Amino acid sequence: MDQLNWNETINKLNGVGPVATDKFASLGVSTIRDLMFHFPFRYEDLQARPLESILDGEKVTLKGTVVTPAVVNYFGGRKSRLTFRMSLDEHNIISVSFFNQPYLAKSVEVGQEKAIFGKWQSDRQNLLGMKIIKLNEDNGDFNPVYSTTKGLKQTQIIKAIKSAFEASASSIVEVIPDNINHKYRLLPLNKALYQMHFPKDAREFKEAERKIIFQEFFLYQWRLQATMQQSHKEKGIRVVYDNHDLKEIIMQLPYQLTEAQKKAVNEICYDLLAPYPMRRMLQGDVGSGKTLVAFLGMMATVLAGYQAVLMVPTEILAKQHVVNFNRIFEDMGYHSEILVSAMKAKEKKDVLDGLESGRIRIVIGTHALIQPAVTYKQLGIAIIDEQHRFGVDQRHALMEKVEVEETLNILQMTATPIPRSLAQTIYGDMTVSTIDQLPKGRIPIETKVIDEDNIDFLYNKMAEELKEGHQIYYVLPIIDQSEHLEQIENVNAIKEKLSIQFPEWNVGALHGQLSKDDQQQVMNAYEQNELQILVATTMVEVGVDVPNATIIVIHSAERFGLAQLHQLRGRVGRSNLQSYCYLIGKPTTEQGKKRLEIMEQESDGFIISQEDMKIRGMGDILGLAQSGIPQFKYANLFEDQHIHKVAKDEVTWYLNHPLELEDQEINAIINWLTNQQIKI
Ligand SMILES: Nc1ncnc2c1ncn2[C@@H]1O[C@H](COP(=O)(O)OP(=O)(O)OP(=O)(O)O)[C@@H](O)[C@H]1O
Repeated sequence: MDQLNWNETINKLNGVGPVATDKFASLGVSTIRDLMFHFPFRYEDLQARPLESILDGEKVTLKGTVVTPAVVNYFGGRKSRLTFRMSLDEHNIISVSFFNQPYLAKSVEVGQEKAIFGKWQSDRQNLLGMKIIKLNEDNGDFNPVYSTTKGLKQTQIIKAIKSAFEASASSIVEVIPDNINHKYRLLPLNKALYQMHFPKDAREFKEAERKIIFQEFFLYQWRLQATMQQSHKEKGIRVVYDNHDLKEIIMQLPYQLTEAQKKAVNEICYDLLAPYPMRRMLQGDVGSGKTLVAFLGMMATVLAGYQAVLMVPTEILAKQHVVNFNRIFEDMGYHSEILVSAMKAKEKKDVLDGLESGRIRIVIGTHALIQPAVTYKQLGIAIIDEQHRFGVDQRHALMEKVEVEETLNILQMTATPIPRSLAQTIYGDMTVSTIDQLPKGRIPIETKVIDEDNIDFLYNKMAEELKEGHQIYYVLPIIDQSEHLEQIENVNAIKEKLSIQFPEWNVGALHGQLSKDDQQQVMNAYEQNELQILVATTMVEVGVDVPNATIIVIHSAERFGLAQLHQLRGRVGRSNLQSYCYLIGKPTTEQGKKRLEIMEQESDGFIISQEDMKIRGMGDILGLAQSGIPQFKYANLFEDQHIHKVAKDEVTWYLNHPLELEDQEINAIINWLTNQQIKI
C-alpha cells in the first residue's frame, strides 16, 4: 500500500468503511494521527506470572488448560457456585470458581485453553472468576482494550490501528529534539506510539508511556513559556502611582491586611510598575481576601491616572463587589460603577459615556464590559475573577479595548488554589501570587455528613443559629440542565417546608428561573438580613459574601465534586463566628464516600484540590474542567509531576539557547503546536 500522510482521514485506510468511520468520529477520531493517539484504556495481561508473586486479593488474568469438567452446586435457593480446575503449567493446578453464573458451565470443556480474569485467593489457591476472556488467534499475551462505542468492536479497532501503522508509520513526525530523547532515553515517537498499542509486556508499555507523557508536557510548556517570553518583550502600560498615597489608603482600610495579602499586593504593584505587561494569577483559598487585594490593584492603577475594570461571572457578584468597594473606598473619594447587561438604557448609556470620557475610573461588571459598544479612555488594568468562566477569546476582546501600543495589564483570580510548585508549573505563562493565609480570628468550619433521616438534628442546629441572629444557606445541585425545572420545584418545596418549620423567620428562594431583577432583590434582602434562610441552587457558589451566614446545608452532597463542595462551604466562615457545613447525602460510590470524608476532615483548599486530583485523575473532571487547570489527554499533572518538571526545565533551557536546535527541530515543534489544539 502507498504510504499515507497521517493527517489523512481514516476512511483512506484499508478495511475502514463509512460505518466504522462514523463510529470512530463519535470517539473523536477522524485522522490517522487521531487513531494512533487513541490509546487503550487498559491491557489484558495474559502473561504467565509465578503464583507466589501474586498477592492475595489481587485482580489478575490467568491462562491455562481446563483439566476437570465444570461442576455447579446450588445452595440457599437460587445461588450457585461453579468450579473447575485449570493447569497453568506442569507444576501448578489451581481451582477456578464463579458464583451465580451456572450457564458458564457450557463454555468450559476439559482440554480447552482459557484465560480467566478474577481475584486471586492465595490460601485456597483459587481464582474467584469475574470474566472469561475470549481467546482468539490474534491474542498475544498483552492485549490492548480500547474505549469504544456501540457497533465498533475491539477487533475492528485493533485492525484499523494496525493498518494505520502499516500505511503511515513513515509519516509520523518526531517532535522532541534528538538530544533530549537521547538524554532521557526516550523512545522515538513512532516506536512509542506503536508500543502504546501493542506492547509485548508491561515494561514496554511503561517505556512508551513515558515518552507520550513527556511529549505532552513538553509541548504544553513550550507554548506557555514561548508566550511568556513574547509578552516580556511587549511593552506594557507602566502604571506609575504614588506609593505614599497607596499606603495611606491601606492604612484607612477597615481591617489590617494579612501578611499574605500584603505580599500579593506588593507583587501586583511590582508588575504594574514594570515596563512589560502584567500576566499574573492570584490564587487563594475561599474567604482568604482575594477581592480586597484586587481592589488595591485597581486603586494603584487609578492613582496613576488610568481606569480599572473588574470582570466577574455573575451580575449578583458584580453588584456585591460594587457595594463592597464603595463601602470601603467612597469615604476616601473613590467610586465604582456597575456595568451588566440587565440595566436600564439610560443608566447604561451614562456608564458607557463615563468610560469613554474617562469620568468613570473604576468599573465592575460582567461580560457586558467587553461588548463592542464599550470604549475606555485609558484602561490600565483588567482583573478577571474566576478566570475559568472566561475563555481566551474574551481575554483577547479585553485586550483589544486598549488602542495604544502598550499591552494591557491582566490579573486573573481563582478560588481553586493548588500547591505553589504545581501552580508555577501549570500557569507557566503567568506569575503566580498565592494567598495562603486566612484573615485573623477565623474559626475552622465544622463539617458533618448527615443522613436525611437525621433531619431533626439539623433543624435543631438551624434553630439555635437563627436565635443567635445568624443566617443560613440551603443549597441544591443542578448538575444537568435537564433537571433544571424539577430542581427549581424542589427549591420551592424546601422553601415551603422550612417556612413551616421556622415560622418566625423569613425564607427566600434563589434560582435561575427568576428574572435578574428578582434575583437581585432576593440577594439584597438576604444581605440585609431581611431573609434569614436562603434556599438556592448553586448560583451562590461563586464569591457570594454574607459574613453573617453561619450554616450552609448542601443537599445531595454526593453529587458535587470536591472543589465545588469546598467553594460552597466557603460561603460560611467568612467572619469570626463559628460556622457549620452540613452535607446531606448518601453516596453510593467509593469516590462519593471518599469526597464527603475528605470534606469532613479537611478544610484547607490547597489540600482539597490535591485530593481531588488524586481521586479523579485529571480527565474530564467537572470541577477542574472549570477551574482553568489545563487538561491533558494522557499525562496526569499530579502523578507525573516529576516528568513535568524535567520537561519544563528542558523547555526553559532550549528557549534560552535556540541555536542548540536544528531548524527542522524548531519547525517540528511549531508545526505540532499550530496543528494540534492544546487547550490552555
Ligand atoms: N485582612 C482581612 N481581615 C479581616 N477580614 C478580611 C480581610 N480581608 C478580607 N476580609 C473579609 O473576609 C471576607 C472574605 O474576603 P473576600 O471576599 O475578599 O474573599 P475571597 O478570597 O474573594 O473569597 P471567595 O473566593 O470565597 O470569593 C470578606 O467579608 C472580607 O471583607
